[in-house]
Amino acid sequence: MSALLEVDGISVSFDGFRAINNLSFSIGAAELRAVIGPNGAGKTTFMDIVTGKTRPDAGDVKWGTPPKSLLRMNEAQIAREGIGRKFQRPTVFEDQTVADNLTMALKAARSPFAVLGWRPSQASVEKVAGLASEVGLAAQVGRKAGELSHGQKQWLEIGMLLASDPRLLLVDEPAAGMTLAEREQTTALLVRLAQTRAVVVVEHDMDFVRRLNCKVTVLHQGSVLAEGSLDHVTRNPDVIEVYLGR
Ligand SMILES: Nc1ncnc2c1ncn2[C@@H]1O[C@H](COP(=O)(O)OP(=O)(O)OP(=O)(O)O)[C@@H](O)[C@H]1O
Repeated sequence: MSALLEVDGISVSFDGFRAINNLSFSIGAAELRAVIGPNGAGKTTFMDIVTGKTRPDAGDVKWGTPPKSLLRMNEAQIAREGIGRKFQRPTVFEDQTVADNLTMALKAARSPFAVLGWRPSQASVEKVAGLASEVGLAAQVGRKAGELSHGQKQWLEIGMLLASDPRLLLVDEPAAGMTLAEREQTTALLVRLAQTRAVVVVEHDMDFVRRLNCKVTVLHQGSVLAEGSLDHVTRNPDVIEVYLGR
């Protein structure tokens, strides 16, 4: 499997504290990967580096084939390369309908320098319907986003990210605050999305990670502590000591 994203020996320090320490790992083009680890392990900082929010002191982040360095791009350029990030708290426009939110995302994806007077074409109406259905919100398109459940808002935001057809989605703790039924739907959604793109999920909820049924990377003190199936990493004595056994 050729790598879509390769993090190569990156380190970053904040006021002398090494949050990321010679971190290396790679993600395939159509892969679902869970990233776990104790608080402060560097999971958020890793996503900040990939999206260009934080610059590493050393190492490289290579993207695509032939590989380009993401470190030479700013945040907007990285987003245009096809890297989308879903933060933990949903940020949808609560007073707008699901369809409006998706339409705005589609418009922003086509023209980041928003065009006044833009009118939705038949193709974009169909695309919005397709996005809503992809994230399980086909029956909710006319509802205001503010009326949706927490889980539905998370799916809407994922749908908004999908409007720009990302090749890599970084998803931060999607299961937090969801009901069991919502978690199960979210698992199915992420698994489905990863059939055609890379999806990296940072998550603390081990039951959720188990349901993702994917390769797991365990971070600790800014480095990879273990990697493999969930059963493999959860048998690792180091992982038990620093993360599971607490
Ligand atoms: N901007 C910053 N300035 C100073 N220290 C920072 C900064 N960002 C992160 N850190 C420190 O770097 C370490 C790694 O933080 P990070 O947020 O990446 O961990 P995490 O694995 O995402 O943790 P959590 O599971 O709690 O979200 C922590 O010790 C954190 O306090």
